[in-house]
Amino acid sequence: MSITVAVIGAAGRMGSTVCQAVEQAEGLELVARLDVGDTIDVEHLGGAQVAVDFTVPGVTEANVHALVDAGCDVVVGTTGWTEAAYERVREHLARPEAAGRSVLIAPNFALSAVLAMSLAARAARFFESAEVIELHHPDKVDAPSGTAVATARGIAAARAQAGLAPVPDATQTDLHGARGAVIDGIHVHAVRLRGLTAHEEVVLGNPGEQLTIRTDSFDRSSFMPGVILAVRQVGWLEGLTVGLDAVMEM
Ligand SMILES: NC(=O)C1=CN([C@@H]2O[C@H](COP(=O)(O)OP(=O)(O)OC[C@H]3O[C@@H](n4cnc5c(N)ncnc54)[C@H](O)[C@@H]3O)[C@@H](O)[C@H]2O)C=CC1
Ligand SMILES: O=C(O)C1=N[C@H](C(=O)O)C[C@H](O)C1
Repeated sequence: MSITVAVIGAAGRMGSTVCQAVEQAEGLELVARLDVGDTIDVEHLGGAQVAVDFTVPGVTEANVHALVDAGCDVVVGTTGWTEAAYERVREHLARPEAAGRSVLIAPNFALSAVLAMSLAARAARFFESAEVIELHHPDKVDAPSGTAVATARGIAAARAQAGLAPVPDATQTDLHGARGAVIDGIHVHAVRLRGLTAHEEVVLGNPGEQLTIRTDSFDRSSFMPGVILAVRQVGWLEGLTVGLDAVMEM
């Protein structure tokens, strides 16, 4: 029996690529393509068991709540999620009427990016300095990228667990924001450049040495194996899962 799938944000760059990938995947059946202006309810979801959301940060949380109410398990690639928003989804999934429903949210579905985040967190405790540089196409509406936020948080958590001091930085004046965003003490820099797709570099420094961890998505096809894996796995999960690593046996 096929898993029936709806795609929300189906007209977008990611959504349209996901529609193609679902149509080509064995054992999956695309039953609904929704985009802006379409109501998310049982009637418009065409009997979907799993819904995939690639929309915009401002609407994704509301979409997830509506999809759970409509009886779908949900896979989310859209960025912009906060701890408070995760908590609201956890609370929703804990209600009796949402019994059996599950949600998987991943800031990045590319294998190289998932590994880069994991390697950066593992390496973090061995280095005095760490910064994140993300580079994307100029049509991206949010900065820094969801991947960079997750990477910085992972590095910061590993440093805190190891009892490391704050990263060294003698900057006294930064009138133009040249030192970038600071996420849990880790500086994050965002580049927007025509020709790019999605890239990230984590630079870790010690006296006399540097480790660079880099991931490049040259094409949106890089995200598809992860999205399809998530669609196949989400029904086996419970509650809210954050990160594709949870279903990658890493
Ligand atoms: N997790 C991952 O691996 C990846 C995540 N992304 C994220 O996915 C999101 C989408 O990225 P793109 O496809 O490049 O953007 P896009 O702008 O090409 O597509 C967004 C689509 O969402 C639609 N939309 C807006 N509001 C909506 C609503 N209320 N209901 C239904 N559809 C609505 C738009 O009309 C548009 O078709 C972004 O947050 C991006 O950062 C992008 C690539 C990979
Ligand atoms: O908007 C994009 O393109 C991407 N968004 C995600 C993010 O913000 O991390 C994932 C990937 O970087 C591509």
